Amino acid sequence: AVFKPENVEDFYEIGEVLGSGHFGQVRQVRERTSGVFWAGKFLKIRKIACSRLGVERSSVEREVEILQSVQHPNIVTLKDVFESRSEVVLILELVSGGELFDFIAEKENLLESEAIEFMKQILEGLRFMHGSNVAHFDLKPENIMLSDKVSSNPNIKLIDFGLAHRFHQGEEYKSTSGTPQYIAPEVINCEPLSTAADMWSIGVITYILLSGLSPFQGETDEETLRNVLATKYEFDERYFSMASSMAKDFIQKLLERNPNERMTAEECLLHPWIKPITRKQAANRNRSSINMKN
Ligand SMILES: Cc1ccnnc1
Repeated sequence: AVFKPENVEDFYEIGEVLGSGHFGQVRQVRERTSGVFWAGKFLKIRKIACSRLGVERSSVEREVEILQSVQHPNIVTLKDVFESRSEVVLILELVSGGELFDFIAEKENLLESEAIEFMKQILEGLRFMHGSNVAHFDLKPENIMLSDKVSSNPNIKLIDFGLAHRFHQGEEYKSTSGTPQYIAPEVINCEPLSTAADMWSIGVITYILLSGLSPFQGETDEETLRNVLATKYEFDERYFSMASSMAKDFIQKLLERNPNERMTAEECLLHPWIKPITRKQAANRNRSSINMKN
């Protein structure tokens, strides 16, 4: 694929840095014709094969192809792609509400029903993505953003499809990248992967959302990976006393070692924690608010 060879600055004014990572940096950009703000993801293209800096052009092409094919209200949209000699610039929808976890950290107490509203949107995005045989493979709090902070019911946007993969019929895929705290056991064991690896990450994210604790985190990455492989975690009463039993059941059905045992996004949306069966269950859930001070 060839991206636009024009100079991105002929079309966009480059603004402040919004975020940066192994890939390069994301800056706010302003479209010259319309004055509309977007997010420019500036990716340094690797010149030397195994250089640690920058990204492989092939992985940028994959990220672009995937973003162009999954369009959903809870997934960041891609508007344009420019490339120069050493850089590719993705022009993405600007998601300016910050990361989900910063938003929650700022609030005093968070009702379980609010946590559910966020989780529902994340699951809707995942259900769509997985339905198109695309797995994200890097789901973590930094990659779950809010469209804006001010509205009472902000929209969730999944971002950063740099490690995402589209599965083709009968094809095996293995990868060892991801973030230790959130990666599934099968990723660590270099076993064939599936969209179920994303559902493990959702289990970890839900655990953190309700308690503020990271279930497998150890002193070092090695210890974290050992804890993940042992699938060793518990619901410490000091942090989970307020969480409903449905919430714990939801997490348990995601932190399943066997990927085939794990709930899919579809099944999560039908789980009683997310979709209350009775009004009593809904009442019971709201009574338990979660202390996010810890
Ligand atoms: C960090 C970021 C990424 C994509 N869109 N807006 C902001």
